[in-house]
Amino acid sequence: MSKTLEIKDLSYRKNSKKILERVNLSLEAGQIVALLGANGAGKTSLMRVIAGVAKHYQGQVSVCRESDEDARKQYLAMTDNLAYFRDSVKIKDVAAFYQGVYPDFDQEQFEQILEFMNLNQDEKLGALSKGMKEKLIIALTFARRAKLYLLDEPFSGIDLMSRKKIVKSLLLWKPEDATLVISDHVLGEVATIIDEVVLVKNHSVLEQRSADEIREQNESLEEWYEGFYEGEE
Ligand SMILES: Nc1ncnc2c1ncn2[C@@H]1O[C@H](COP(=O)(O)OP(=O)(O)OP(=O)(O)O)[C@@H](O)[C@H]1O
Repeated sequence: MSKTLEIKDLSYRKNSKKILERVNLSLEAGQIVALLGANGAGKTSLMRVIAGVAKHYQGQVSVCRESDEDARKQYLAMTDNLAYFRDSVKIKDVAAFYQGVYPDFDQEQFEQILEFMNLNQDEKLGALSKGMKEKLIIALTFARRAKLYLLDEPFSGIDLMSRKKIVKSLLLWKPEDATLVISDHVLGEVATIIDEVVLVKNHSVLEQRSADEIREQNESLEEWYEGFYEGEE
C-alpha cells in the first residue's frame, strides 16, 4: 500500500506557544480516518500544517511523497470556512471561484452533491443556516478530485438525519484510493465507516489504531475513546 501522508517529528509553535510536538503519523491510500481529541488538542492546527496553510514548523510533512508546501496542495482538499466571501455572494459564485482556483474542481459532481444536500445555487451565503453552510462546504470539498481530504469538524451544525446520510455518501464521493481524515471531538456517525483512529492529546498523536482492532478489544469505539478522558475534568 502506498502512503498518502507521512509526518515525521513535526513540531509547531505559534506566538511562542507550543501547539504540536513531535507528531509522527503515516496514513495509507484509501483509508478513512477519525482524528479525535478534546477542544484545543491541536486537530485544526495539525490539518492546517498538513494543508500547507500553517507554515514555519519543524519536521517533515509529505503528501503523496511531495514535501514542498505549495506542491502538496495539488493533492489535497481541506474544508474551508468561506470566511472571506461576503454574505451577498451566491453559491454559484463560490463554485465559479473554486473552479478558477482548483483545476480538479468537477462542476457536475458539485451540482450532484448540492442537490443531495437540498441546496440551491442561487442562494446567497448570508441566507444559509450554520448547517446549510457546512453542507455547502462539504459539497465544495468533494467536488475536487483529491488524494487526501481533510474535513475539520464538518458536521457540528448538521442535523442527525442529514449527518447519517452524508456520512454514508462520503464513501461514494471520495475516489477509491483517496484518504479521508475527519476531525471531531466526538466519534458520532463516522464510527460506522472509519478504518483507523488517530487520537490527539497533549500536543501530539497519542494513539493510532485500526478501528477493527479497537472494536475487537473493546465494547465499542466510543467506550474506548471515552476511556482516555476518564478521571479528567
Ligand atoms: N493563532 C494562534 N495563536 C496562539 N495559539 C493558537 C493559535 N491557534 C491555535 N492556538 C492554540 O493551539 C491549540 C490547538 O488549537 P486547535 O484549534 O488546533 O485545536 P482543536 O483540537 O482543533 O480544537 P477544537 O476541537 O476546539 O476545534 C490551542 O491551545 C489553541 O489555543
